[in-house]
Amino acid sequence: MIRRELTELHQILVRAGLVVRTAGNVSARVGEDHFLIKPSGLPYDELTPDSMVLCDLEGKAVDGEALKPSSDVFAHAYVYRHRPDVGGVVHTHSPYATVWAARGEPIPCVLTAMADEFGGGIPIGPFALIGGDETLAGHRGPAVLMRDHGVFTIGGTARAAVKAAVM
Ligand SMILES: O=C(CO)[C@@H](O)[C@@H](O)COP(=O)(O)O
Repeated sequence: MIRRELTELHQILVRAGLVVRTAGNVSARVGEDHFLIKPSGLPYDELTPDSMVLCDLEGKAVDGEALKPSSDVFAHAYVYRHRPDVGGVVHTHSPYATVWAARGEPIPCVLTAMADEFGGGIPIGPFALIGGDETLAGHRGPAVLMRDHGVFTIGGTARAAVKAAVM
């Protein structure tokens, strides 16, 4: 069930114009010690429930997984280790939000929809190389910009995190 839902959630990012080719990814917590995430390098139109990769909270694929987890797996794992309340993490290259990330500026809360969804503006964290997690440290809101890169959102479920990414 969760594999199917995670596959469908990835298609929502495509329909919303937030990702292209293989960029971006969605993950969902599974039990206390694992999460499922998009495989690395697989285009969205080739994603299937079975292609989702089961990982431990260090971001390591469990034995027997055929595909490599997304290159952002360590950022997702960081969130799941530090935020037991989080059930889903999303990373996108939203064209609009990524402009702010490229400018190194937070997105001010200038729309009621932002106040509703995010409770305020969207902060920006430092650039982190793949595997780094500095950007996400210390943020409590549902969304954060990674400078010069893109967007990360979180939610109690993967569906909630995707909603934050779309909003
Ligand atoms: O933004 C990045 C890398 O900078 C990733 O989201 C993107 O390349 C997707 O990589 P994966 O195919 O998930 O390994």
